Amino acid sequence: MSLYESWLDFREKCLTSKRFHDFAIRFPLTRPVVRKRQSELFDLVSGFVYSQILASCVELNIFSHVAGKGRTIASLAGTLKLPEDETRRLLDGAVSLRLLEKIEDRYRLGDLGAALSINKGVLAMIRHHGALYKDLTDPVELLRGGRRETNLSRYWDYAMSEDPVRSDDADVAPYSELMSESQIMVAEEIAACFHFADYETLLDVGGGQGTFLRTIAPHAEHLDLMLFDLPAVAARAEKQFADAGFGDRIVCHGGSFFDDPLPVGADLVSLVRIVHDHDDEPAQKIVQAVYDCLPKGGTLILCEPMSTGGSAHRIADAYFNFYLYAMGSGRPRSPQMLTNMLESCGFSSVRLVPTRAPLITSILCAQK
Ligand SMILES: CC(C)=CCC/C(C)=C/CC/C(C)=C/C=C/C(C)=C/C=C/C=C(C)/C=C/C=C(C)/C=C/C=C(C)/C=C/CC(C)(C)O
Ligand SMILES: C[S@@+](CC[C@H](N)C(=O)[O-])C[C@H]1O[C@@H](n2cnc3c(N)ncnc32)[C@H](O)[C@@H]1O
Repeated sequence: MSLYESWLDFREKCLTSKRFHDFAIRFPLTRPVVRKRQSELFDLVSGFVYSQILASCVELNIFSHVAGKGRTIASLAGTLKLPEDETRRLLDGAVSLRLLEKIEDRYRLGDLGAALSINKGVLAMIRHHGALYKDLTDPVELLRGGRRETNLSRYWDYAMSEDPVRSDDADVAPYSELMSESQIMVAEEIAACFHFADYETLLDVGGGQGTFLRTIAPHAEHLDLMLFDLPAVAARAEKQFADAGFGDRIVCHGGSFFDDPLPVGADLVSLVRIVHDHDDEPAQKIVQAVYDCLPKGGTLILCEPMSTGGSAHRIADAYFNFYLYAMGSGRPRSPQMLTNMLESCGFSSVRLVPTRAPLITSILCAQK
């Protein structure tokens, strides 16, 4: 047995021994560690309750109501149309989670609530979590039952249908709007971390309503921009570009990345939150289609939350693992899994571009 394995055995023996627990909470030097572990474990135990307090604050628009000078219980209870005692329970819960702060008799934005209150993408995701949490009501049953129809799969069933290119605007609108709202923070992260200066034309594959390209456009005024998505989604993007005054700078193409060749002419292609939506075989097909449309020397940037360890570990391995399973398709992948996928299509020089917030996105860059 290696020294490391002996250490693992010893650690597990201690951590599963009631006598060790009794000692560690009594001994002043280990007591702070025990308290920290208690608190971390309690966060896992009560995470659902925390999420529901958060969801209530978002649904009741509490962050807007208290912004500025804060509000008293009596005044908020009137606005929320809730009895005072129930209002106090919710607000005190939110204070304990640092969503709010209580200064004398007024509830104000807490540090986490303040950061959240300006992030429309995360607010939209919190509202959307109602559908995810319904699917996760019985998680073991979900895992045992295999892939099946769920609230989330119904939400984006247009993309999973037999013939997704036939979807119309009503089919694609709710999902495209949600993606657009949550894409702003992703697009800003990519704009800040990737250098677009060396490229002439960027094609965003699965570009949705075009939020990524609209965000990039002012950062890279020299770039010609192209978008590819299902016809009904590309039509929405085209309208949004025209409304934003970018109509002559961006060309939109409708089609399916599984059945239609991607438009040629770009020396840089982006796949933003696309590959993790798909199981290995279709994901490989998409990457291959990108390889085929690029000229020799062309570049792909693949941007999505990845399983990289560190601070982004939980968003990939806990959150997206379950989100995508409930959605019925796809998985989060590590940079190594994605590198293998890219290299097996012919891409080379695959490298991770450091991002400021890996929780929002990682970026893999590859050369044809
Ligand atoms: C001011 C003083 C005195 C001191 C300051 C100290 C200081 C520097 C404080 C920092 C304050 C600050 C700037 C905080 C900023 C916080 C931020 C930016 C927080 C951001 C949080 C982002 C979160 C929680 C993101 C969540 C994202 C989610 C849930 C995304 C879900 C996406 C989904 C489901 C996408 C689905 C797409 C599909 C279908 C899988 O393809
Ligand atoms: C998760 S969204 C990502 C959108 C955007 N890149 C973002 O980050 O917000 C997936 C996108 O892929 C598009 N899509 C799904 N199936 C497609 C297909 N077969 N061909 C082309 N686009 C497709 C969807 O319409 C949607 O816009």
